[in-house]
This record gives sequence, C-alpha cells and structure tokens, in this order.
Amino acid sequence: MSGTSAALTPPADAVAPVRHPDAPPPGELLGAHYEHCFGCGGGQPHGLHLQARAGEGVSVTAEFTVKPAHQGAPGLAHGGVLATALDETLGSLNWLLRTIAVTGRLETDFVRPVPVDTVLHLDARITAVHGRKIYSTATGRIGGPEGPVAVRADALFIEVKVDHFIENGRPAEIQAAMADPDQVKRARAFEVNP
Ligand SMILES: CCCCCCCCCCCCCCCC(=O)SCCNC(=O)CCNC(=O)[C@H](O)C(C)(C)COP(=O)(O)OP(=O)(O)OC[C@H]1O[C@@H](n2cnc3c(N)ncnc32)[C@H](O)[C@@H]1OP(=O)(O)O
Repeated sequence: MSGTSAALTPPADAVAPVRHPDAPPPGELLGAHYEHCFGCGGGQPHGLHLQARAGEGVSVTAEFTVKPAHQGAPGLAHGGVLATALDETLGSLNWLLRTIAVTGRLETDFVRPVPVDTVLHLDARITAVHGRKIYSTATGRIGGPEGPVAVRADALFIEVKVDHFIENGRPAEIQAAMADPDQVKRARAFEVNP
C-alpha cells in the first residue's frame, strides 16, 4: 500500500481482528445495512447497489458496475463515486466483527481511469483493531478479480453505538427506520451480542 499517513498506521499495541462467531460464513451475501444507503441500498435508483460478500477471515469482496449516472468526465467514473464504493466495501467489513462503525478517515489512490460499464472488483480486509479504532484496506480491480488495480484505499473506522444515528440523523428518516422492525433488529443485534 502506498502513501499511508501516520493516522492510518496501527499503533504497536493494536491487535489482529477477530471474526465474530456469528458472522456470515465465507461466500454469503451480507445484505444492505439500510434500504436507502447510497452505497448498498436497493431503494436508491442511482445508488451503487453494491453487494458485499463475506470472505475468509475478516475480509469481503464486492462488485460495482459503473453506470452513466456515475460519470465525472465523459464516459469515466467520478472519483468520488469510486471512493464511495471503497468506503462502502470497507464499511461492510465491520459486520464480520458484529460492530457498528463509521468512517473516520479514508485515503484513496486513483491508479487507472474506470470507464462506464466497467465492473469494479473490490476486495477489502481489516488489518488491525485498537480499542474503538478499526484499520482496514481495500483494492478495486478492473477486467476481472485478478485484473489490474484501478483504485485502492486505507481507512480508519471508529466504533459507535446505535445512538450515534438516532441522535444525529434527520428525524424523519430516523423515525421511519425505527418503525421498521427488521432495521431495528439488525442494528440492535450488535449491541446485545457483543
Ligand atoms: C434505528 C437506527 C438504525 C441505524 C443503523 C445503522 C447501520 C450501520 C450503518 C453503518 C454505515 C456505514 C456507511 C459506510 C461508511 C460511512 O460512510 S459512515 C459516514 C461517514 N462518517 C461519519 O459521518 C463520521 C463522522 N464523524 C463522527 O461522527 C466522529 O468524528 C466519530 C468518527 C464518531 C469519532 O468521534 P468520537 O466517537 O467522539 O471519537 P473520538 O474520541 O474523537 O476518537 C476516538 C479515537 O479515534 C481517533 N479518530 C477519530 N477520528 C479520526 C480521524 N478522522 N482520523 C484519525 N483518527 C481519528 C481519535 O484520535 C481517537 O483515538 P484514540 O485517542 O482512542 O487513540
């Protein structure tokens, strides 16, 4: 990984991530964490509709097809959209720890342009954990899962409680989410089964 800043270098006493015993088995789709999430939700017409799949250890894979709505330059994916795909894939890793976490820092390298209609093959893993801090890394390849790297990222996620969303989200969406038993169950499961 190139150019990682000090903030993304785990401290010496960081520990290896431990896959939760109830984490989905390798190969299983993780499912959307929120129907209206721009990264993974099915309810966003121009969203990325990214579906992450559990991998071995504390890793995931995902695919994202670049659509015309995702352009920055003519026929090319917008860099911010590619960063979103990396962020979403990295974020899904935390479900293998059964931990709710948000992105604190995301550092992205854009290595190759990514044309519209390209399938971006994403691969991410957690590298270390230090208290509430979760360190992770991801690549996005084009032309196949073993193709050349087009984008890569390192990230620091910070563990939060469900209250982070309840206290900060716009009330209309929070009330709708809390009225959805499946959404509440999915979020609360992480607090009662640490
Ligand atoms: C009914 C409702 C259902 C809800 C169901 C939800 C489902 C689950 C949704 C998941 C969603 C994922 C979606 C994709 C991933 C996003 O895109 S998440 C969205 C983007 N991220 C954000 O909005 C986060 C905004 N930032 C914040 O809220 C706060 O800054 C944070 C990250 C929670 C940290 O604040 P804090 O809890 O007060 O923690 P703080 O004490 O400042 O820092 C803790 C440690 O982290 C370090 N740290 C914090 N920030 C940084 C940073 N930026 N750089 C370096 N180090 C940092 C601190 O230095 C500190 O280190 P130590 O001193 O412990 O060594």
